[in-house]
This record gives sequence, structure tokens and C-alpha cells, in this order.
Amino acid sequence: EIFTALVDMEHLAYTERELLGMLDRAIQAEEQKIQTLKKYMEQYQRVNRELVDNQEAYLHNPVNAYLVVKRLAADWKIVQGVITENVGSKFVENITQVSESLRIPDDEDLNGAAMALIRLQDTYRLNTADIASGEIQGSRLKRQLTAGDCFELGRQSYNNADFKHTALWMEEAWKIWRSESDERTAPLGDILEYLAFSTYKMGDVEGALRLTNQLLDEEPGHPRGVGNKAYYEQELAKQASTVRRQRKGETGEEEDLDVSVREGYTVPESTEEARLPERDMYEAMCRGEITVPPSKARKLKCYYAHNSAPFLLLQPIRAEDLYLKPHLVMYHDVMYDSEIEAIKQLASPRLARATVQNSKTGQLETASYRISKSAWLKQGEHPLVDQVNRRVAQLTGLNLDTAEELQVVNYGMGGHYEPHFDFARKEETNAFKSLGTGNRIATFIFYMSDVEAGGATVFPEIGAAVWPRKGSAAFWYNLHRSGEGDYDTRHAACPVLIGSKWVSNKWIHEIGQEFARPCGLTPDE
Ligand SMILES: O=C(O)CCC(=O)C(=O)O
Ligand SMILES: [Fe+2]
Repeated sequence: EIFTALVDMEHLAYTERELLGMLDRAIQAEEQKIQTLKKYMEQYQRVNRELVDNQEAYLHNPVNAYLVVKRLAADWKIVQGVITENVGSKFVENITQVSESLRIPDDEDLNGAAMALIRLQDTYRLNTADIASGEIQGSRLKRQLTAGDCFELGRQSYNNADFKHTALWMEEAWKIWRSESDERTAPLGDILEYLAFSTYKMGDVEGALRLTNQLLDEEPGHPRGVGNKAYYEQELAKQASTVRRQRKGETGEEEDLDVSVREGYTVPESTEEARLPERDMYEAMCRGEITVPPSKARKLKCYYAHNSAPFLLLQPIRAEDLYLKPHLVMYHDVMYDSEIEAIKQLASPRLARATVQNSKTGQLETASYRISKSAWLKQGEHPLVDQVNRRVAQLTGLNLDTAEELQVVNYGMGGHYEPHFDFARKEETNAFKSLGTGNRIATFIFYMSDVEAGGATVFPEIGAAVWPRKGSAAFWYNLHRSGEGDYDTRHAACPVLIGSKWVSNKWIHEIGQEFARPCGLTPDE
């Protein structure tokens, strides 16, 4: 698929241009066909007029008589041939032939792209109307969605059984439909039917009935409208009788009828207050609403990175603490633009959809909770890869002989990676077994692009976040000194709202760090 890496969408401009070229040639062929038919017609009209005007005299000449017969017996077939020549199906055939090489998005891409928009809408609490007007945090080159575009987003949500967004997008489609008086882009009947049904699915039967009545006002004979109306009326009657019985105390249980009332939540001032469910915490952090509480933030420092590596004396590197326990540190300007460009170039042709390990089967598979493409760059394949690996070793003081290859990642539309651990948990016995290098002791991640909006790396357990900055990097230990996993390192990559996010990471393993980071008997000593 294409939508899972933004860099893979860059060719779409050319793909579309190619298709337009083909359409242009098809139109020309169609016009040519019409011209040919007109020419035949004019020619035949001329001789036919002569024939009609002097019927008998004309046919007395055997040459003329022969020509009349020939026109009707043979020439007319030529016309039939031209008229049935199918330019359209040739066009479709051509497209099918080149669709592989042009990499035309398919239905999976359309669904993925629609879901990406909806993920962004949810995570960043965007207004449906703002998205419809392309108004996403002041981004440039905005484009207004038509009623048809909104309808399609609603339909995609419906196919994913996401009735909340079906309703939001159908409502928006309806609103825009009303302003499209000269050129309608979606059928109102279908908009209203989807809107009514998703309203019903969310528990508002009265609302569904009201909308269906509106549908029938617009289109009295709407085939499904009539049936749906009867069904909703029946449902309402059933509800009313349940309420009556409850009032009379016929049933013991209290039934909650108003399912449409959804719980809201308020964002607490700091993470020390009531904990949010992880999902809410993650999303609030992505929006930048939750940060490290002041009591902890006060202790964070900026300094020059220091260890025994002489490199750091020759080339001071600025470090910034983002959290202390676990220690999350950000290094600034640790990857040069020239390195970034070269690494992107090396990785681009090899990008493949990122996979996750199924914790039950140990199999690698794709998942909607990780949307990106990645490529692995080997030590020794390019001097710059070695140079970057060396820098990680110097900054961390760790042995990189047992580290995984450099993983280069490009996120796609709304690309994200939901909360996860980088280390293998005790029950995930299969995880790194074949490598024979132990667990992932530490993560080093380079940010290879600025991201205009969204795309932070957030740690929901501790409230810390890393906001991508081209050339910066983040580093943390995933394991305690005892070798146990540090559950506070749970982290996520927030959906990219605007821009293209590139990162590369180096996962460092336990074996080889015996002297660099000796183990301890208690978790942290
Ligand atoms: O891209 C990011 O911000 C984090 C990526 C990540 O956590 C991972 O790939 O394991
Ligand atoms: Fe991770």
C-alpha cells in the first residue's frame, strides 16, 4: 500500500499526470471517431439528396444504381464498425496494464487514507467543518471538500462500523450539499439514510426517525426510507412500552435507555492527579496538553554530553534532560543534514510496511496501530551509516556490536505507532531469541525531519514527550540495571498531523554492555 509512507506518495503527482495524458489521448480518439462519423454522414447525405431528388433518372444509370447498393451493403458496415469501436474500454485496458508500474492507489489505500483523516480528527480534536475546509492548524495549500468527499469519508467510517464518524461526516456532507445548488456531488437521499442509520446505531432512535422523515419529505418513494421508518417507529414503541412497564414496576432492572449520552472528560492539571486511561493520556499528550509536572520539570538540566569519549571534547554535543527516572535525554544537532539526506536516499527504495510481532504467535504482521514504512541499513554498506553508528556508540558509551541494524522509518498519512515497549517482556519468550544478543537494553532514535504539527514521541506513563527536531536524537534505557523491563518507558509515536516524519533508530542489546553498564542486584543499583 501507498498511504503508509509519505515518501511513497510523492510519485502520485506523476501518476495522476500520466493518467490525465491517457485520458486526453482517449478523448482525442473519441473526437476523431465523431469526426469520421460526421464525414461519412455528410458524404452520404450529399449523394442521398441527389438520389431522392431524381430517383428514377438516377437509378437508370447502372453505375449510380451499383453505388447505391454498395453504399447500403458495404459502406454502411464501415460506419457500423466505426461507431461500435470502443475507445473507452481500450482506455480502461491501458490503465489496467500500467496500474502496476504507475502504482495507482487501491481501495485499501482509500480506506487507510480515510481512516488516517479520522484518526487525526480524533487525536487532535479537529472540527469536522475545519477539516472539510482544509483548515488544519493554519496549513498552506488548503482545499475545500465537496459533499461527495465528505460522503465518502462517512461511508468509509460506516464500513469500519464507526458510527460516530459516519454521523459527523454525513452531517457535514448534508451541510455542504445545501450550498452546492448548481452542482450536486452526492445524493441527498443516501446522505440522509446513512445519517439516520448511524444516529440509530448510536442509540438515538427518535433522531433516526426524524431524519428518516426528512428523507421521505425529500424523496417520498425512497426504497429503504419507507422500511426504515416503520422499523424505527416499531423500536420507539418497544422502548415506550418498556418505560411504561418500568414505571409500573413490572421489571426489576433499571434499563438505561439514553445510550447517546457519552461521558466527557476533563484534562487534569498534571499527571500526578487522577490518572487517565492510557488512550486518553496518549492523545492528550500528542496534543501537548499534558507535560512533565513542574515538581519534576524543575530538576531537569541542559548540559554538554560527557563521558570518557574524546570525541565529545572535540565536538561538544548539547544534551537536554526530558525526564530523570527513567532517564530520557535529548541530544541536539547530532546528525548532519548531509547524513540525513544520504540515509534517506539509501533507505527510500527499500522501504517496506513496518510490522509488529504478534505476541501469541511470534509472527511478524502489519497492524493499523503502526503505520509507517521502514528499511534496515547494514553496518558497512555506506561510510555514513558507519559514521552514524559510531556517534551512537560515542554518545552512549555502549557497545554496538550486538545492536540491530539502523532502522530508517518514514511515517505515512496520520502515521503513528501506538503505545508499546521496545523491550521484550518476560512472556514474549520468542522475541529476540534467535539474535542471541539479549533484550533491547536501550533505544537511540534520530529525528531526521522537522514535523510541522503532531508526530511527537510521547511516554504516557511519565508524561514526557520528545518533539521531533531535524538533527536531534533521543536516548533512554529500556531495562533496569537488574535486566528487568522498565515499564515507565512505554511510549508511542503520535499521528503526524502535518508534514513528513523521518526517524532512524538504533536498538542496543544487553550482550556486550557488561562493562559499559554493569548489572545490579536491585532494579537500579
Ligand atoms: O517514531 C517515533 O517517534 C517512535 C518510534 C518507536 O517508538 C519505535 O519505532 O519503536
Ligand atoms: Fe518504540
